[in-house]
Amino acid sequence: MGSQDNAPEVRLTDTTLRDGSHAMSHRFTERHVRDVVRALDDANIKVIEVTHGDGLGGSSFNYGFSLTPELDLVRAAADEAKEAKIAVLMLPGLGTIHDLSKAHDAGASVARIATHCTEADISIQHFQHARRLGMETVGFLMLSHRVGPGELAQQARIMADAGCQCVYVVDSAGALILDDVSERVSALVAELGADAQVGFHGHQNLSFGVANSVFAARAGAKQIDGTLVALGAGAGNSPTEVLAAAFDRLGIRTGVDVQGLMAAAEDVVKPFITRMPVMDRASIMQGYAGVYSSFLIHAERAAERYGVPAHRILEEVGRAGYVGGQEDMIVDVAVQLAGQRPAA
Ligand SMILES: CC[C@H](O)CC(=O)C(=O)O
Ligand SMILES: [Mn+2]
Repeated sequence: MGSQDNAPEVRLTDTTLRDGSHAMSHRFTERHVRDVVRALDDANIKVIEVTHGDGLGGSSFNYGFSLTPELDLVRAAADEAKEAKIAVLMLPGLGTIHDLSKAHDAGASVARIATHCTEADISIQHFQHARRLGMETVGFLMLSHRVGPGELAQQARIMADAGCQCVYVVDSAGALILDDVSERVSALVAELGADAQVGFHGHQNLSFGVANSVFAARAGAKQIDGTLVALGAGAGNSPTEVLAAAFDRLGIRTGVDVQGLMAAAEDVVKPFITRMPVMDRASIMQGYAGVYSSFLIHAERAAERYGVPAHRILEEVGRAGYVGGQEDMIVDVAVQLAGQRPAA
């Protein structure tokens, strides 16, 4: 984008109502959704993601049941938004193309399809379907720290060829640090050229969410995610209100109302948070050992049940290299650490 015009250089997407669902144990109500969407929309955020924390179809015994059916939340968000587009996230296998169609009928116009960073090929029919529905498409390459820039770029190419319009480097573990981000974003920008944009989604486990987002923007990322008050999995996400303020100070145009976002964080989201995301021993370990942020709550539950510390469980989970979808292995690790069963 030329520096002459006033169009935003970077589009901020807010995912408080999706990634924040983890920290809220999936207890969002229509009231929460309407209040947050109104505040974000008024502050000129153009894309707002609303889904169960694990995406469409995530409400289940394995991932935790939603208090409110997610399509009701999507419908409420679409009804409340005046300008912003409503996005939904989906992991192929957890959700299906039929869930995408239903979300589209409920008012969602952006489909964000997430796969492990080496599994982009399972997203092809979902991008094709979303494009047929006329939805904007975004691809999430999760746990992007697990592969180098070249391999990640090849995976991004698979998504772009399937109809994905922006591929995200997703730092699901909050494990990437500064140049790790620039190198990955630059590799995707070089590979995709004009075929698709590049995005970045950060977590705060090692406290680099905002700094990494700056590095991503400088390397050419055009879409950046955040959540108000950092509400999200692990130690939380890059806080949208801080991204907005920091980008403004750095002269990176986002087109959002910085003060409006600060007010939304303080007055709308903070009052309903039941569990504030923190950098504690367990979540820092997630960044340090490269563990999926959404595993935190599962590890804490297993810690309580089997009497072993959550950070130790997560350290072993990191060593074993488990990925999203392998939540059951957290219990397995806890059982082994508790000495109830010898390691295989
Ligand atoms: C359930 C999908 C996943 O949590 C996406 C995401 O936000 C991440 O990997 O950080
Ligand atoms: Mn996330």
